[in-house]
Amino acid sequence: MVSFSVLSNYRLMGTQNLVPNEGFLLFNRQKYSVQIGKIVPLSENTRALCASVSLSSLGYRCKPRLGSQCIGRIVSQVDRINEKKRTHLGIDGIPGPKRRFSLRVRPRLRLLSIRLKRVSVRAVLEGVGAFLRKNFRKVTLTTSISVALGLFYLFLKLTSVPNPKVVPYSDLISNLQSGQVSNVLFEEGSRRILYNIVSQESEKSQFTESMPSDSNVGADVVGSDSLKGVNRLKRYSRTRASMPVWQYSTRKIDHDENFLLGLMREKGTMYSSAPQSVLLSIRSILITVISLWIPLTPLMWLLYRQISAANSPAKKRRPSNQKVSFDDVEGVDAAKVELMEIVSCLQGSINYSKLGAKLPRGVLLVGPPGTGKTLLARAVAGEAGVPFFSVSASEFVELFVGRGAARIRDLFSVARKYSPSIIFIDELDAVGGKRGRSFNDERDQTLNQLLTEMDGFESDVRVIVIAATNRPEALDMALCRPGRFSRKVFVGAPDEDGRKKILAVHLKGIPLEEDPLVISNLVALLTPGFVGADLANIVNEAALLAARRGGETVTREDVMDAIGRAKFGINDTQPTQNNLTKELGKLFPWMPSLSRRNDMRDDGLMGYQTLS
Ligand SMILES: Nc1ncnc2c1ncn2[C@@H]1O[C@H](COP(=O)(O)OP(=O)(O)OP(=O)(O)O)[C@@H](O)[C@H]1O
Repeated sequence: MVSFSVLSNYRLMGTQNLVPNEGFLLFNRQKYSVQIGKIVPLSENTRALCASVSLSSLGYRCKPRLGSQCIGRIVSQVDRINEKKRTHLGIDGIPGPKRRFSLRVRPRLRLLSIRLKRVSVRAVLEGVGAFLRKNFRKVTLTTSISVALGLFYLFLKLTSVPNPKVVPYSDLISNLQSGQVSNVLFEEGSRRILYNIVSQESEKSQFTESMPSDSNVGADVVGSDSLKGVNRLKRYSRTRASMPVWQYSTRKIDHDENFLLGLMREKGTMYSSAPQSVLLSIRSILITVISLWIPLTPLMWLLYRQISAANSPAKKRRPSNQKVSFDDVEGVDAAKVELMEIVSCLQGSINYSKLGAKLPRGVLLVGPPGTGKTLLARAVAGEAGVPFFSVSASEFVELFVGRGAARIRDLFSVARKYSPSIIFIDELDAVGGKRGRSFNDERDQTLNQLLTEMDGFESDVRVIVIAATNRPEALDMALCRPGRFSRKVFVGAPDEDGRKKILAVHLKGIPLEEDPLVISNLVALLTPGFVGADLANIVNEAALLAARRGGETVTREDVMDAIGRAKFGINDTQPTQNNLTKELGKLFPWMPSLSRRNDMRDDGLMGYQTLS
């Protein structure tokens, strides 16, 4: 008997299926198979997979029991030991021979040289050029930010002076009292007091005295001892640069000025006041500005995105390439005929200009929700083969005054660019409502812009605006006048024949158990008042129910269930006696015994109590 174990990185669920010491995994009534990590129902596909990956093909001796099948990696203990030996992992903790670790540099280098040979400098340069052209704005922005930061850093470096040592105020007083302070400076506009002590001053003066004057230095350089002179000059300038102008700094204490001044006068200390140096002031202003900008930048960026035209539809909008034809829209024949005429005009098959006619600028689709208005508009675009810009009017409702109008302007300018084209505005009432009814200035401005844009088409610009609304009565009169949405097309709920046709469209891709014609006739009969969206939903629900059942085809029962769900909603709760009693309890709260007594009765009848 060969014993098997499952590798530790495989987690098994349902271990009752695992027979210990038997050597292989057994499957419960052939219902489950083991896959890596889980037990799954044995579908047809899995069966095929099991058959193809048998244990014997993995090289292990295993006798499947009762036709059970397994996949996944199952390793025999014996083979595992051999494997361990082979892979030098050792048995029972005894280390095997060490595997030589190598970077394998040579093959890598060879590969690199082969790849480098393939690379041509010209191609790389072209690639870089294309990248720069494509990302010109980004590259410019990044470069200018980097340059600005670099310049700022340089400025900080150049203007930096060695800082004086910060000492407590008491040090200044004690130094003054001991007569060590040579001179004091009060910085204007700040609380800083800078001072030097006598030893420092004397050192500096000694050093300066030891240095040749400018003219002497020149003479030295010109003379024979020039090298020496240059070195001394260098040393002098280096020492001066590192030497702080002021040796100590401290902060002024309030209300102690009189004492401080008195002490300085008494000791004969030199004191003065001076404004902060210009460079230092600029430096501190820049540091403040930058430290403020760092947290503000993300906020400003968000604001910029909201306000700027970078977020406008014109930049983002691309014509939709979704192909819908008039064959996909059924049950709205009158609307289809009207719109087909527009398609013919756009395609140029009707020469309307010959008779002095103009292309209608706007078509308003009016009708209840879900009757296929959007679908019709898409079909117009699909049939005409022109770019289709679909927007929802609510996209124009903006927080900032003027933004909605800007979006309308952008949309129309892009549509003109792609002319002949179609703009579809869904739920037009969101922006096309009557003006002056509220104080919403932004909405009025947006509508005004829409009116202007629709007026502004020249006759040779073939852009048609199709709009849809469920509430035509809410629209502003100016929108519906001839020249704008002059053509109104009513898209109503389909009749029985229409419903059959719509169902036929949606049942096309569904595997039905019965003849689709029979099903569509049945559903159409049972769904008076249903619109296209409802019928599409019924078909989808039926398919989902069939999938839930695990069926291969959609049956009549699935369709009937789906109709029930569409008509009455999903409701599992049956009116049981308990529920009824609870409801009665709610209705008659003054009868507390009612529910208890009713609960106790087991004849299935409701027991009512009278007040008497
Ligand atoms: N006449 C129809 N023929 C075929 N399918 C339809 C029809 N009407 C509606 N449908 C289906 O219903 C879905 C929704 O329809 P659509 O969005 O066109 O309705 P709508 O009238 O624009 O609704 P709303 O007014 O709420 O925007 C469509 O994608 C389509 O699947």
